[in-house]
Amino acid sequence: MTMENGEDCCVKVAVHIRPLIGDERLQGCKDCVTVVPRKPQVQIGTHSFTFDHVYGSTASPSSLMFDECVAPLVDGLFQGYNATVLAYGQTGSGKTYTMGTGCKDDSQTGLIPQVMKALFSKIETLRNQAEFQLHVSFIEILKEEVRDLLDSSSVSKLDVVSGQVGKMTVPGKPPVQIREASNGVITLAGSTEVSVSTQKEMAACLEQGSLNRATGSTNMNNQSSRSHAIFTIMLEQMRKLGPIVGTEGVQIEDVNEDYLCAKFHLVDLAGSERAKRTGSDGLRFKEGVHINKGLLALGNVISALGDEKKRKEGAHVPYRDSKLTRLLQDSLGGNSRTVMIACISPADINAEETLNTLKYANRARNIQNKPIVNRNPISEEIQRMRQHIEYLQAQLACYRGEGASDEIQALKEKVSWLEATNEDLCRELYQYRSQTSQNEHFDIDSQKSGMFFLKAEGLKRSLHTTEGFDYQMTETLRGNSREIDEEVAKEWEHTVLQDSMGKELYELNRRLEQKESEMKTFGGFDTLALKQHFKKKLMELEEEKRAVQQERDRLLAEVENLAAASDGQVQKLPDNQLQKLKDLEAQILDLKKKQESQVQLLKQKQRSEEAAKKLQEEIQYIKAQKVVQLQHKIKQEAEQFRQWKASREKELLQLRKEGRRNEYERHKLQALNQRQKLVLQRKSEEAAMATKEVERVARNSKILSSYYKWPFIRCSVQ
Ligand SMILES: Nc1ncnc2c1ncn2[C@@H]1O[C@H](COP(=O)(O)OP(=O)(O)OP(=O)(O)O)[C@@H](O)[C@H]1O
Repeated sequence: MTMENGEDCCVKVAVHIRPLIGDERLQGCKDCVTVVPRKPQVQIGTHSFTFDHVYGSTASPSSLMFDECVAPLVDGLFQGYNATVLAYGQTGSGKTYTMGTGCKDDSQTGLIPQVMKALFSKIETLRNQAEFQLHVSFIEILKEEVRDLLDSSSVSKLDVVSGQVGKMTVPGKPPVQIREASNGVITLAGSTEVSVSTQKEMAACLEQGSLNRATGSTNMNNQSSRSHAIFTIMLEQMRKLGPIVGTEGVQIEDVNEDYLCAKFHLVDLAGSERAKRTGSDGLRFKEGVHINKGLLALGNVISALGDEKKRKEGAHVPYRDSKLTRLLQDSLGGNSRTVMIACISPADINAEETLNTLKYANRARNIQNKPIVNRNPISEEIQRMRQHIEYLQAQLACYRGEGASDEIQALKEKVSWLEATNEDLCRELYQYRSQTSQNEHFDIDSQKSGMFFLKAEGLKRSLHTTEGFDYQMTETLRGNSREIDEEVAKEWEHTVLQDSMGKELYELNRRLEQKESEMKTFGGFDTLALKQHFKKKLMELEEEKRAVQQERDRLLAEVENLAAASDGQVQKLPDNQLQKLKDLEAQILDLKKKQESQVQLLKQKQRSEEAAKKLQEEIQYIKAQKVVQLQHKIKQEAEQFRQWKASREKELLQLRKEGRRNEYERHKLQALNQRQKLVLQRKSEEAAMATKEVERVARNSKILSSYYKWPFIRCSVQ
């Protein structure tokens, strides 16, 4: 079973306030719960709570509870959504009464019997559209044990002293197990699922289970439910869908069934109780402990799910803490639309428990469920495909429909406008291309010229930088610079020439096109056919003229014969004959004129042909002579320039090479010069030193010679 995503929806909570019952009245209890008029708001003491609905007491009548809270869930079942109704409250607060799980006659007013009624009436109305299958199961959780209430063999009544009634499991029958399927769906293994086809059969199951349910008398309720009871209705439906019909009216799908299945849990919880108040002991006390444990676990699950902060943090939800919470896993925070009915007693004696119930229920309002449609995977795929086909069909209809005709018309107009624009542009492009191809050589050569010019400029600059090395080099460069100036002039000349020739070529092409279009006007007529037509016409006229002339000749001959036969008869020639003669003369004249005009036309045609021929020749001449010649000239000029440019480039390269060699030589000479200078300096220094030495020696020898001359003086001095 696969599911499709549904929307998040909160658990809905309704409060059902029962009236004060016999015992409470006897005890003189007062009403401690107030309902805010026309609002789903309950006040108890200083506390105020708002719920989705409030029934009973001074609030809405309880009879509305089914229509407002449960009927939408029944409808949802038919759409494949799971549902849960949960009755919660302290013991004796009216849960069993509300749900209708008791086996008394008045329980027929409870929610479960109403669900059954609504279910079967809906099935009846949908019988033609789908096939339905219903199953029910009824279990109770008693002292943390799941018991099958529809299997009478598994439960047997156990009479207990003091009139209390209980049940025990028959040994040998395995207990019902709670299982979680791989897709997270909670199922009960080993529970009886009874197939029912009528409301009566279903009601019998409810009654049988209710009788089997563990009940006992306590101080607070003489028929207190000692277990949590879950009555489950499983609805399976095989919907018959209309065949999918294609746009051409052809049926395109045979498989037209949709399989949906949904569960409806109707839960009557055991009431929370205080041992002191219920006065339970022994077995009842143990039951009470388990009941409270289960309800505590349920409270914890509700707290975890109802606390937004915890939910956002992804806090653990303790579903596994009890069998009850495990079984209600889908109903609380899972795949189900859930309604909780908080049953409360208005008696002031129960005020504390009532307050607790309201707090508990208030928390449950924050639980968010994610109900989803439960569908068979094949059905789901088919459903998806159906939706897709429907969507495509709608789109197709939209394109074909009148609604879109304006849009289509506008689009058609736009397309034709675009096509016309495209044609114009193509024509323009063709013209430009033909011009460009003629000017291509010119452009390329211009570009080349530009490049050469830049190259020459660069070389010129690099050669200028070498200026100042030595005179000889400078002179060479001056010479080169002059040559480069000449080169630039030559390039300029070439550019101007190419430009003028390009213009001339363009002009010629333009004229050519003009002539060709003129030719087209001549060529528009089918000259041969026209000529033949005229010839034929002329021949016809000739034929007619000949016939008329013959007729005239015949008449004239007749006249002559008559004249010859009897003299003076000519005057007496009948008027009609004379008239006929005159008509024939006029006809001949007319034909002659027509013939002449035809001849004129033929001549004119001949002239036109000659003019066209001349034009054609002119075009041929322009094409053959001028255009081709000019193109050839442009090519030739470009080639000459290229060759000249190449030779100049070669020369420049040679010059650059020479320049480099000269520079190298200059550097070599400079280095030699430097070395020689150094040697000279060293030699000069050596010579100076030698001179000084000679002088010093000479001075010493002078002093010595005077010393030997005056020895006395020298001794007295010592
Ligand atoms: N709306 C009501 N109108 C009249 N009487 C009611 C109403 N609700 C409950 N009662 C009566 O109150 C008594 C207790 O009701 P009920 O057994 O449904 O309580 P409970 O919540 O199921 O109790 P427990 O948890 O002990 O099973 C019953 O006698 C029932 O007839």
